[in-house]
Amino acid sequence: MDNRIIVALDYETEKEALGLVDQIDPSLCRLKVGKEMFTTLGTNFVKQLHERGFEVFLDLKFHDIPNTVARAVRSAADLGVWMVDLHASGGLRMMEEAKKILEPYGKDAPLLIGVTVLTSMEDLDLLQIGINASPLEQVIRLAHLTQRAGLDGVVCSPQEVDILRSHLGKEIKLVTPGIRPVGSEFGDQRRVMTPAAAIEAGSDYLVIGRPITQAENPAQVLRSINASIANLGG
Ligand SMILES: O=c1ccn([C@@H]2O[C@H](COP(=O)(O)O)[C@@H](O)[C@H]2O)c(=O)[nH]1
Repeated sequence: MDNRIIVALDYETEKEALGLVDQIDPSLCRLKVGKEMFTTLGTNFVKQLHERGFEVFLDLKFHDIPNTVARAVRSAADLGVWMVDLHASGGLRMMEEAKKILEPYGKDAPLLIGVTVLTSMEDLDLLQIGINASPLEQVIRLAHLTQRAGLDGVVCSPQEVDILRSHLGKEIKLVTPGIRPVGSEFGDQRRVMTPAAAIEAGSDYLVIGRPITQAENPAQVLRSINASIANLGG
């Protein structure tokens, strides 16, 4: 079964989140726990998802001094998550320390991923924080830095996947939010693509939240997105 979808469990309550989780099978998707649910429910929620057999992406986007980020990444490894991320804009030393602290975990270490430019951002957002580069230029810069630090992959928009592959090669994991099936509302997302186009471009993992979680029948939407990408990509 296809397991390239990561469902972003951005719900207010545990009851709502488990309402979806208990209708689906771990062979259908992985799950992402982000700032909202982790702040409300903490590590116990992640443990409940593990008990149900799901692999979890802990999406807390760490960004702090190197020592603090590295220790937070170690806590994520101790929790047994499959993937964890940090903001690449925290810099090379921060990313290197985070990678180094995972060495004792060997093959059990979570995938460590650097967030480049949030998929909600466009040129003006970057300009307003003093960055005179396009999102694409900034993504390329931060993705190179992430690779130099030895991380496993980057979070980027599916619109940047094609060019990042040519810069960074086949091994780097490209994790793409900003996924919108045809007809879905964009909401706050700006740099978006459909699931099929993202897979065709070369995304390894599609992070999908509201198009699934806010649907009338989330489990059915998840199945139909899986079907739409089943025979695509490598
Ligand atoms: O650049 C980024 C990094 C992370 N996200 C997260 O992905 C999901 C997307 O949810 P949708 O409802 O499909 O928009 C959400 O949890 C974000 O925190 C991102 O969107 N962009």
